[in-house]
Amino acid sequence: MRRWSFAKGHGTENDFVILLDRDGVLDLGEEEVRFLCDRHAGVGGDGVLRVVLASHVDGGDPHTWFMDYRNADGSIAEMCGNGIRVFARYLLDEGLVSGHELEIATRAGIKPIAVLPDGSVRVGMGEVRLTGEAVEVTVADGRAYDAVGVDVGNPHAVAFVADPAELAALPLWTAPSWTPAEAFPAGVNAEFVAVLGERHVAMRVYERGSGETRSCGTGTVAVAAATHARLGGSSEPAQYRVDVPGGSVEVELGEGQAWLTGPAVIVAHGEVALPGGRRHRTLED
Ligand SMILES: N[C@@H](CCC[C@H](N)C(=O)O)C(=O)O
Repeated sequence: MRRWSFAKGHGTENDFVILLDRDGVLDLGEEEVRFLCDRHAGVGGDGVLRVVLASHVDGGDPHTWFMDYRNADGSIAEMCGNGIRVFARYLLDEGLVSGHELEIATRAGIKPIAVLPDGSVRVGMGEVRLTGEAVEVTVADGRAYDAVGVDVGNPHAVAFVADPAELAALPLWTAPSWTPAEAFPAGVNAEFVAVLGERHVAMRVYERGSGETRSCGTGTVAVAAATHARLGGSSEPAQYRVDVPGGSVEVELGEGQAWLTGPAVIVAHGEVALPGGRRHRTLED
């Protein structure tokens, strides 16, 4: 039986199964990820974070950790804004890094991280780009919303609703569809936003590969950028509070760089028997 140690953590209740695979010997396929994320037959999570040295993934720096993020359906995503904060918290708790400032490699580039005195984690998310694409997103009951495309390393479509009541009532039990289909050839994370006040919004999300989640860090950054543009915000740095079903985060929009700050906690450690007939290399191979 193939046993592997895991930890479980979350950021604003966007939850992850964390696997330490320092030397890149774990052959993690869709079957394993689906099992790990299964809330009834597995550990349960919105995604998996494999913790591996960058040198074993892309010939990167042997002293930098790489966040190998997988959605619950086993698909690979470029970036995860809540996951990277949890990843940083895990590295610190396990003594895999020292100090309160570090860099983490992702498929969307290297991200600077600072762990703040109150325990929250601040991440440099890089450039946020409004794609200018006019998209229509349709939810389960047939209601269609105009949306704007936003690139945060991964793809987002942000749609505004009239008020918090409409946001709460949105049927997000199945994936929204979008037109034109070519706007997001690799799929999209769909965020719905209600403006609550000045630089304060509430959001719900249907994540590509994971379904509706309690939070999406890259989604909150996309939402802050889209709201700022919609309200005619200046190019001066601006700070937004984004409320999600699982809590609140803060997004700072600066020139060419956005920062995301929010909680990150590890809640459990354990051992799991991985399914399937896949072969896991050992260090002796
Ligand atoms: N929950 C994440 C985003 C995870 C990836 C996303 N589902 C995708 O496929 O792009 C976040 O906190 O950013």
